[in-house]
Amino acid sequence: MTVQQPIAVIGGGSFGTAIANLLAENGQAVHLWMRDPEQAEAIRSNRENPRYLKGVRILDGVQPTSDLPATLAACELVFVALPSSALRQALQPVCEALTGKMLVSTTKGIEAQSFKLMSQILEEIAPDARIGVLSGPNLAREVAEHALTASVIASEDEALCRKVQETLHGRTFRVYASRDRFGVELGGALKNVYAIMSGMAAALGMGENTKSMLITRALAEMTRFAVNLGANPMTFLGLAGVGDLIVTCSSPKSRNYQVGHALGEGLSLENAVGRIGEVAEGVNTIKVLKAKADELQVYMPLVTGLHAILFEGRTLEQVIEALMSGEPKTDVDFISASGF
Ligand SMILES: NC(=O)c1ccc[n+]([C@@H]2O[C@H](COP(=O)([O-])OP(=O)(O)OC[C@H]3O[C@@H](n4cnc5c(N)ncnc54)[C@H](O)[C@@H]3O)[C@@H](O)[C@H]2O)c1
Ligand SMILES: O=P(O)(O)OC[C@H](O)CO
Repeated sequence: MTVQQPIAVIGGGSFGTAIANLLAENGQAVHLWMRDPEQAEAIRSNRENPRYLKGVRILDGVQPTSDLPATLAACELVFVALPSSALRQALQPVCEALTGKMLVSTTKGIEAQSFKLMSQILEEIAPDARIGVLSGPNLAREVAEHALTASVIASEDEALCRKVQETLHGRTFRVYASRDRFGVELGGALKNVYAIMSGMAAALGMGENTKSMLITRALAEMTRFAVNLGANPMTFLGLAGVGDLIVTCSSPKSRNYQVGHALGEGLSLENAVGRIGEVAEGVNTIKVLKAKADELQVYMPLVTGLHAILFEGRTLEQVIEALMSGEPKTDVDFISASGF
């Protein structure tokens, strides 16, 4: 009889907890690592993670732990669900234990100084690991509450994709495979910025035409940027592109949308972020994205406008005026520019 190896989930926030529960539901033994031993003990006793997923029962197959070396020693497949600001800092000290592992990043952010995506950081600190990215329209609470959901595992390592599909694909969670790790990961990071804008638009009572214009032009803008970096624009028509953009830009359950909504209500950025109390990756992404767009000379009026509101003291009215009076451009320009 073969003994099944446990699977590690690194990060005890909303998404780590939701993924751990999905794996356990499929009969996998899961080690859910979090840095705080008291939180691990409380979850072990109460079978609930009240700070991040209140009311969701954590299945018996999930073993909360704060022992990272032991977790990595026991598991070959490792899902990483840390905020982008913490990933390098948390995993660099244990980089030797990552050798040969299958590391799947679920983190949707970009490193500030280097403009590296999280799987690129994993590759850097663990060059002998096998790397993948899981991304798509996956609000953690909906995943945990069994809303019918689809996601994408992206890697050039087909065996890794199959392994993730086998372990994660279930009754309410479909997992599609892609070979475009870069495009899938970039889509997940970029959409957070536009979700902040959509939250603002909702708070200001803007119309449905406006919301649709925002989402569609956001797709054009993020794809134009991605194509400039060499990504395949077709990936942006999939779950990890337009799929994730739609859910994050239209759901009040998205933390990025919530930050935008709070800003639209008149809160300062600091108070808006504080009110949410969870990770909203778009706040950091907007800074690095604006700098990179300037460096590459990519036309990104929405990013420029949001950056001006958040960090350059411009009012929303000034930015809307500038956006609406800009010269009209060609629709779907990013496809023809890419040569596809
Ligand atoms: N929540 C979602 O719906 C969702 C869905 C898909 C992807 N993601 C992505 O997953 C990543 C994590 O998001 P989340 O929603 O789970 O965040 P969260 O705010 O719910 O939880 C963050 C967790 O990380 C822990 N943490 C913070 N700093 C740490 C450090 N230095 N070392 C160890 N642990 C640390 C916190 O204690 C907490 O447990 C983000 O990049 C997010 O974009 C989230
Ligand atoms: O809550 P958000 O804004 O971090 O979005 C969560 C997921 O990325 C949606 O797919």
